[in-house]
Amino acid sequence: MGPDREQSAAGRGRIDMSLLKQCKQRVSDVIEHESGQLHALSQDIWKAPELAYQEHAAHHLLTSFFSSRAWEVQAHYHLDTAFRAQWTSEPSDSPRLHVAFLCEYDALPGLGHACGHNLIAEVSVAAALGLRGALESVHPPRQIQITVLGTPAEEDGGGKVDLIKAGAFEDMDVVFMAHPAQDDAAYLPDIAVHDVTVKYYGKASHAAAYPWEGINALDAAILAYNNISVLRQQMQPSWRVHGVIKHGGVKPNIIPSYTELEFYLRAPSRKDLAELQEKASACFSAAATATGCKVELCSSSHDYYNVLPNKTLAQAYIENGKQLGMQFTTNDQVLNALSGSTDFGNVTFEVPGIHPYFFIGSEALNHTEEYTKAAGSDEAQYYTLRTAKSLAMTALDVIFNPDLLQSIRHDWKMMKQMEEEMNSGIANKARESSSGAGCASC
Ligand SMILES: NCCCC[C@H](NC(=O)CCCN)C(=O)O
Repeated sequence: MGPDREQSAAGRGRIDMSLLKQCKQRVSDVIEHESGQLHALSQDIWKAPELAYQEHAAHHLLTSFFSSRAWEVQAHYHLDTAFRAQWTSEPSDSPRLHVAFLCEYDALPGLGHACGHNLIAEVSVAAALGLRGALESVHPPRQIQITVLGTPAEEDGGGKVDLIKAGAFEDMDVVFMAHPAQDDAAYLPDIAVHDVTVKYYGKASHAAAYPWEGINALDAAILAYNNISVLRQQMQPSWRVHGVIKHGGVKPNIIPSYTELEFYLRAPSRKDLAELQEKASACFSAAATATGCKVELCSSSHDYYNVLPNKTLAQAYIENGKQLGMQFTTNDQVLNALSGSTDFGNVTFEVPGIHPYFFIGSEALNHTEEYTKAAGSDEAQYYTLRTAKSLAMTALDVIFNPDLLQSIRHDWKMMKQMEEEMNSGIANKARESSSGAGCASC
């Protein structure tokens, strides 16, 4: 057997290596050919940043882009600013394989596209165009469905969780997306997160004339913040808690009768997150007891789960990326550092997927003004399109090599089983510690 026709490991089928190579080249050619349009699309999203669930302009731009290229588009797909664009190759005897590329396009308050979600959208659009172009140029070994799923509200809310609940991922085999960062890495740990809004209710009074008549809700907020800071000393190094005061009172001479804080609690597993939630709740309640305030804890409706790694998909992505000149970081500090949280974590509990990180030509850090600038720079384009090519080429590997798909599914089942064993029994505990639920105002 020549190098152009390799038998797959289990011997079930042959991979036509020269056809696969030809398809990968076609991916690159199509993406290069579309580079001007792709850049314009991501610039348009970048110039008009929109917050979670309000991404109307981005939704319009993306759905129009796909409609004009003869994709089957479902606008407002379960959510006002979600969409689904689909293309399916010719029917064949073998069962259909469904791959999906996920777009994000929400921005951050006050900072614009400081997390580069305009580039996430561009990567997935480019990868989908490249893959379709490649598959249209050959007879793929089986029928392929490509879906581009527009998933709103990653920075706040969790549009992917809404879409999971609506069944959007049910018929997918493998999902792909990539996130801008400072390095190329096939996997960086994204951890589970729980959002909680803490409300303290006190009693207003003249702060000079009869302060003893008041109940100070700002004192409760400050104590809560400090209780959490003290807790932080004894927390696991991989846990994170951070918060802001959203309402701190209105005037120095009025004892604040109402304050509100928002905290993110994070841990590498849902089991740890439940433990952290219990400890944080105790901090919030203690501040109420000390000040005589009433407290209300309002949990957001969607926790994000940790992202499950898939080593087979990661390896395939690395091999393609290296061919394209990516230099994957080998720095353990980067590889083991926590990179935040994403609702893609929940997706990895539904279907195998990959969420690699990519360099965009800048040392700037996410969630800063400098990163906003970098995400809109011309320089980011080369890296963004290279990432798209690597994702589409990885999808081609999955399509052409049935053993790879088996191995991806095996990895996924093993990871999921491990997680489910670890997390068993936490459901009730977590529910109890977010017992602020029942706050009618949230
Ligand atoms: N409900 C809290 C959501 C926070 C999401 C946000 N995501 C990102 O920054 C994307 C980067 C993922 N590594 C976060 O603060 O982590």
